[in-house]
Amino acid sequence: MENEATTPAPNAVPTTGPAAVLDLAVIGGDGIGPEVTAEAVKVMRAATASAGDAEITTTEYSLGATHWLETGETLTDEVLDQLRGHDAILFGAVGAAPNDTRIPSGLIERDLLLKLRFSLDHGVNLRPSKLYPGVVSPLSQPGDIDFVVVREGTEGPYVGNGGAIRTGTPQEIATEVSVNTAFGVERVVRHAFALAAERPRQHVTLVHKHNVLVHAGHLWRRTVDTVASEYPQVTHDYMHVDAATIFLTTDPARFDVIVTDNLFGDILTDLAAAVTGGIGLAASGNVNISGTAPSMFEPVHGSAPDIAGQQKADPTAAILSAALLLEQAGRAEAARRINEAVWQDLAARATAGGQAAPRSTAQIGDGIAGRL
Ligand SMILES: NC(=O)C1=CN([C@@H]2O[C@H](COP(=O)(O)OP(=O)(O)OC[C@H]3O[C@@H](n4cnc5c(N)ncnc54)[C@H](O)[C@@H]3O)[C@@H](O)[C@H]2O)C=CC1
Ligand SMILES: CC(C)CC(=O)C(=O)O
Ligand SMILES: [Mg+2]
Repeated sequence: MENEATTPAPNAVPTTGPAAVLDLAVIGGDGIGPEVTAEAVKVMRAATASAGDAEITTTEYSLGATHWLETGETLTDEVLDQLRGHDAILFGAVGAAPNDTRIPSGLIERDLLLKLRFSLDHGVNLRPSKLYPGVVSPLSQPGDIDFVVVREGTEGPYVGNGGAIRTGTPQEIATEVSVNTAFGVERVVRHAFALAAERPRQHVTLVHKHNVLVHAGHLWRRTVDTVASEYPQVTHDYMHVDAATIFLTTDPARFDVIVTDNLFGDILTDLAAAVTGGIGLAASGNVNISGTAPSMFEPVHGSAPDIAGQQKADPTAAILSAALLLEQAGRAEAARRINEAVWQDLAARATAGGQAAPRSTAQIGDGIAGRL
């Protein structure tokens, strides 16, 4: 059943709805990526059955550093076209260990992950940060942390606009230009305000560094001012990114919706994960808001080579990303059930405290799936 064409909710993307088969691409990737996506798929299937939704089909794609070592390919046009045909993509993580000299630094991240985000027009990168009941924050008085970072996903210094001259000499000059378009900035700022309008506190904070990065910073500020005038009920303020790192560690509960560029959003969301119980809990969605290509959902973390292959990774971030996927795909009830099961699992962890034996990645997935 197709969704009716109404004004889309801020998180909404065109969807097939719960009554249609949901056709997913799964890119496990490298390191802990395949370990955590396996649990996310397991939990999605359990939630689908529990909510009485139509089935989920999955197609696994072998991509990442290991795939590149085997084939010399990062992401071919053919595979990209196949990915376009799915309803959504569940992504694990890619990238080699920093000391793996067989793989050029950044090759997989740029030619695979960023190529996916750019080619599939993932202009809005949603990264919710919430301190779930029972989860221990490293902050002594964390307060009620519940904010969303709305990160621009296709621009900034991640576009690969740069180069180096006199490489390897003392006169070397390297550039990495941050590209900010009125189109890209406006769409993510609009999304942030629309999202804030639906949240209880209705507040947007623009985070940038306009005191130094004046050209991009002024575009972001002007855009926020313009869009804000259309949302009189939503308050807004501005914070330099360096100050934002202070407040994210001293008073993170003050934030509601943060809108920011690609680089600042990347850095701030690892910090946000750390103050809300760890990177193993932080979910994200790379959203194509126009519905012209599938959105992609992934944990905020990377491939964690230090714990890969040991079943030590917490799959909760991937599982919460799967819940975001289902929500975006119009399967709100299944998503709600996953979130509820995760909250119960986190609360049980808190109750057990240090008494419980450490669980493997699969055991955490089983535990969450078992609550559905
Ligand atoms: N979206 C992606 O695919 C991303 C890929 N990367 C790539 O991943 C590789 C490793 O990057 P790092 O900077 O080390 O960041 P990372 O996020 O992979 O790991 C940082 C630390 O967090 C821990 N960690 C991460 N996820 C965890 C989980 N689910 N459960 C428990 N502990 C977890 C790791 O063990 C490590 O100690 C690099 O090649 C990097 O480029 C990094 C970030 C995002
Ligand atoms: C590895 C980068 C391309 C991405 C990243 O760290 C992120 O999106 O959080
Ligand atoms: Mg990151």
